[in-house]
Amino acid sequence: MQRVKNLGYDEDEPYDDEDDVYEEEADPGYTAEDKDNFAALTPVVRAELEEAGVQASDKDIGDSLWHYYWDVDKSASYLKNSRTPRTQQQGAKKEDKPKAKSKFDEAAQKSAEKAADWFRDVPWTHIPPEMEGRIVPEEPAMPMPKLLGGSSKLAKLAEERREKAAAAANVAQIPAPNGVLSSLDRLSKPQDTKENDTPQPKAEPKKYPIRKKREPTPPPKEPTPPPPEPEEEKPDLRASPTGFGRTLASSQLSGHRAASMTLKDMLGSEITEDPFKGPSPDDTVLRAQQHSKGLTNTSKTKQSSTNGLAKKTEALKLGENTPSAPAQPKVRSRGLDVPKLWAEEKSKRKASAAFVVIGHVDHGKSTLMGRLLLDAGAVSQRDVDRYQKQATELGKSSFALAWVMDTGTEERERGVTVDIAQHHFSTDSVAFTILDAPGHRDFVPNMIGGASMADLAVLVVDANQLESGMKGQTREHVLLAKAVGLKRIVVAVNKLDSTAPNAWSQDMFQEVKGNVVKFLGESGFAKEDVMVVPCSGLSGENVAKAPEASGPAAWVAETDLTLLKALEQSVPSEVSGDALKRPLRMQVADVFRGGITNPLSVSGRMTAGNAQAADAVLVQPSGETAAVRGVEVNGEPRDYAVAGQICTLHLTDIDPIHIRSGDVVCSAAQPVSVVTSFLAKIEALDSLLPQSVDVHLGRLHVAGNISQLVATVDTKGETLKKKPRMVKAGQTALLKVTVEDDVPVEDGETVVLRAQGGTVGFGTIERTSA
Ligand SMILES: Nc1nc2c(ncn2[C@@H]2O[C@H](COP(=O)(O)OP(=O)(O)OP(=O)(O)O)[C@@H](O)[C@H]2O)c(=O)[nH]1
Repeated sequence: MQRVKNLGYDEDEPYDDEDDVYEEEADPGYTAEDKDNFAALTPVVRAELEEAGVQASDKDIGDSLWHYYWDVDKSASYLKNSRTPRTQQQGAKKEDKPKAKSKFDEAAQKSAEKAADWFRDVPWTHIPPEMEGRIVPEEPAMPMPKLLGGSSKLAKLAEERREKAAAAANVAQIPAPNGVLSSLDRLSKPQDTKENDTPQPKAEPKKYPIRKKREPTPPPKEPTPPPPEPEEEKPDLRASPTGFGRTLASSQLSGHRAASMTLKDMLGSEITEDPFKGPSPDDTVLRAQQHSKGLTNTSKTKQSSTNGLAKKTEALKLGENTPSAPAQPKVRSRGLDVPKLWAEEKSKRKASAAFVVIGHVDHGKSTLMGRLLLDAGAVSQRDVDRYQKQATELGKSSFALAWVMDTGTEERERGVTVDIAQHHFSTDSVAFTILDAPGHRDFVPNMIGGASMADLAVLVVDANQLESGMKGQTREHVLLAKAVGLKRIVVAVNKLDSTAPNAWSQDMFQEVKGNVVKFLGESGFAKEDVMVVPCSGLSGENVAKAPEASGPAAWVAETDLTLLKALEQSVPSEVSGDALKRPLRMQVADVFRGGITNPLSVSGRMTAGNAQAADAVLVQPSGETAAVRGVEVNGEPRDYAVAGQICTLHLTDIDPIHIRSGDVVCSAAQPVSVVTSFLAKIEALDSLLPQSVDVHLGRLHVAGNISQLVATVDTKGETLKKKPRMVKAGQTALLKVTVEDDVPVEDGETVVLRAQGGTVGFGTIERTSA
């Protein structure tokens, strides 16, 4: 019988815990080599043990050597440790001489010292011995293997040793007795070897055996599963798939298709033919239209449309800023002759006018307009009561009427108008649009935008605060109203209910009236274009209704018109029919997005031309085309809008990013020019040099420069001095103005120049090709 010691093992080989249960081995089968090793190494280990004062039998030494693969040091260390009590070991450690220690011991001690040094600052390691805890292992029920490292790997190795020995030795197997031997017995040398037998030492000890890797054990075969029990056949209770389900489940890639659901399946048997076969209803209509025009031949139609496009393209060749061909609108055109219709309907319609409300901050503009709307029936008393309640909660009860106009949260919280508010109301004879401008100087640009859309201005003056107003925005607004081309002005001398010492002081009214009229005359307003009325927006006297005959304002009814009457009498005449025939021009005051029926709308005053649904338009300076979906005037849908009206155009076929307030919606065929400089005739309100200015073109304002002082001119436009070094306040001059952005402008448009928060000049554009 032979054992094969030179076995390697695969350290990574997985195996079950069951392998730890050693089977009884009848004959360990030491080879002659093993026996030589036992004989040679046992005395060496014994000598080491004796030096340390430790007794061990030959069997124990042999077991240890066998276990540690003939490693003398490890075997000796194991035996020393296993036979020395703990306290004795500790004491012995101190007495041990370095030469008596094995390398294994030295390494262990070094690492222990290192660890002790590492944790020397840790207080909980300095525990007095009497307080130290001890872990006392319980005695196992079964005798445990005496060797260190009784791992499952070792058990595996032992098993393989046995198997290999059995196969290689080709000797008769001794049948293993029933039962399980202890692992120590299994690993021990043959039973016939007597304990304490000392093998004959050899002169030269043999080299330690070398471990060899063995081939990995093939994985155990999976047990063949037993054939499955025949299942009891159950009836299929599932419904068969619908046609729609088959359509969803079928795939063209799968090679076979289930019967697909067709439109006929979905809609029923009434559809007998492919509904998409033949011309669409639109095609039919188009063909009928072509037929009526004698264009039944398809090639002719194509030729015709191509010619039309070519003509349109030709018409658009107007210069560098010529835009691309307009997008074809999807809305149907009614093809209205708007100028003709406008002229025909003149007798049926009311006059209309838009007025801008201007004046110094807090002089009562919004309150006055709220009162006007209330008394004209455009706002209900219920709404005003609601505003009153809300304003009172905010501690601003006196602003309730102003809230009719000031709808923004910021405006209501601050009690200051920020942007132009637009409202409509009608009297029996006139449809009015109110453009309530902010009075605060910070919002003058918005005031200019509002004023540029108006037909006339309403100047609101606090009778008690004329002086402060003349120093502030009363003066500037009047000048700006003039600058943007307004000719008519109605002055509302307001807050007469609070004059001191007596309310409704007629003298005070006359004084204020005199001063304002004088100033307006100086500002260029003709006397006949100026009307002055006394009123109180807060109490409502003489706004839409004449004051009571018995009160302190009784004198008003005898001498003056109500504000509403004055407005009706100030409505300018309609724009001429010619203006309607000119190319479309409408500066965008506001852009509205996100409506369900009309996702994109723009509002503003149409200054030239007309617009109806399906018109192709162009937006400058972006140069993007759009189509008109619909038109609104005074908040009501209309078939068309004309020059002079403040209207809303609902647009389509354009990305909203191409439209901003200040842009111009214009004729696609004759678009407005886009420039970065122009020549302007400017009336100087302050000294002008080549300098930075804010350039206001209606609702549009951009940064710019007075780049050249071309000449000073007289009232007739004759040159007084070329290239002056400076233009003095009050002088008129031709100036070259450059702007930092492309601006859509035309000759004759009004321009306002501002610098450092004040208006420094205003005038008109003389030439856009400066
Ligand atoms: N006594 C009196 N107070 C008034 C009258 N009109 C307005 N007020 C008060 O004046 C304050 C300012 O009124 P607003 O209507 O907001 O003035 P505004 O000119 O529109 O102000 P901004 O739009 O910010 O320029 C409020 O407290 C009003 O109640 C009036 O006729 N009589």
